[in-house]
Amino acid sequence: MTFMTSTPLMASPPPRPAPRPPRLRSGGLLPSGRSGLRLRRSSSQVLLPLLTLQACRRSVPAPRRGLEALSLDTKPRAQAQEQQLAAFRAWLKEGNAAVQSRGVRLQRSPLGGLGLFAQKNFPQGAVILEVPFEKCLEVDAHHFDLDDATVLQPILARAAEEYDVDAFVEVEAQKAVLALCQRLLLERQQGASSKFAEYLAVIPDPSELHPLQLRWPKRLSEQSALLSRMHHTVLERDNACMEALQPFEQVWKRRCWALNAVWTRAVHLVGAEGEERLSLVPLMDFMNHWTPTRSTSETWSCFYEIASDHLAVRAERAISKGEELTLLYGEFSDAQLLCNYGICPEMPCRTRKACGKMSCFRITHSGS
Ligand SMILES: C[S@@+](CC[C@H](N)C(=O)[O-])C[C@H]1O[C@@H](n2cnc3c(N)ncnc32)[C@H](O)[C@@H]1O
Repeated sequence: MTFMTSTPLMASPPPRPAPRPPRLRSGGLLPSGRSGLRLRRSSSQVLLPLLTLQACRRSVPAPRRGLEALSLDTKPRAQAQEQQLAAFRAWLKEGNAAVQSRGVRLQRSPLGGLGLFAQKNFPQGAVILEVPFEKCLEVDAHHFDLDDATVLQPILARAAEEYDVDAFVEVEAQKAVLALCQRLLLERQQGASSKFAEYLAVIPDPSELHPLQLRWPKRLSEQSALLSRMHHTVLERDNACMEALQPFEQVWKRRCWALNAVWTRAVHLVGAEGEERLSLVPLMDFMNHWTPTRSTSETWSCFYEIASDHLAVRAERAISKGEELTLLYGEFSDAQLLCNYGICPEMPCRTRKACGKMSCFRITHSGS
């Protein structure tokens, strides 16, 4: 997640409103790599058991009714098919661990892909979503057993030397990313019999601008030596991850899908006792990053917090009907947003395609 404009977008974050409600502590937002991991402790002591390869290989039950049509082979590039979205909505409500959502709608976002929108007004502090951990795809973020901790270490160390950012430095976080990718790939390999099939079917491929997806226009990488190095490091990091994932999935495109999903959608959660997990939280992971613009002083609209058995999304401020629900993924520079999330905040042509025009990529070095 890295990219930028000529002024640091998050240099002076808007004042945070609202005292938070007492029961839960707030979380920042967190998709993607280590830099997004801004989880807060909560009262939760519940950690899912460490997921191992064996544990993930459940016996394969018969496909559930209505799932035959789901295709996990080809992911929709920009937006899930309507049929898949309908199945996903039904899945969210299924079983004892149903997702509680009050007045939100998943629809196409002007920011790109899908986003969550308010269907009614929400007062500040209102609970908007509650996603039970049972509905989440998670791994323990601390103690999982991956033999090769050495693969990423040199890359991370070099990145730490070159950039004053923490996005690449935590090997433990990287290990958890790979563990969650494995989990995702194993679920996907189960096809329609996976408990998460409807969810997997709506997780998109990397966006047009994501480094995994795109050969950057030469002029873009040449524009800034720092950006170029950052891009290079992200590619190196991701290539190492892709290699580490090869034993679990031979198809490059699927590994790429899983890696992008985890980097850009997973949240790192820290419980009350310091226990950590990396989690893909369905529905919440459709919330887009709030990107400051020069035309509005509006802040992001939501934050999340951990309860004992679910993750809750609350209104950071009053939200109007029709507004897109947004999170602050982190106080990232444009360069970080671009390299890590494929988000280019300043893109006047709004095509979301890498046209390569300098006006579309006013990248700067400043972080925030
Ligand atoms: C957690 S997902 C959000 C949901 C996503 N839009 C979708 O359709 O699945 C994060 C990804 O959404 C896109 N995204 C999030 N915030 C964005 C923004 N402010 N502008 C453009 N794209 C954004 C980027 O592709 C990013 O990697």
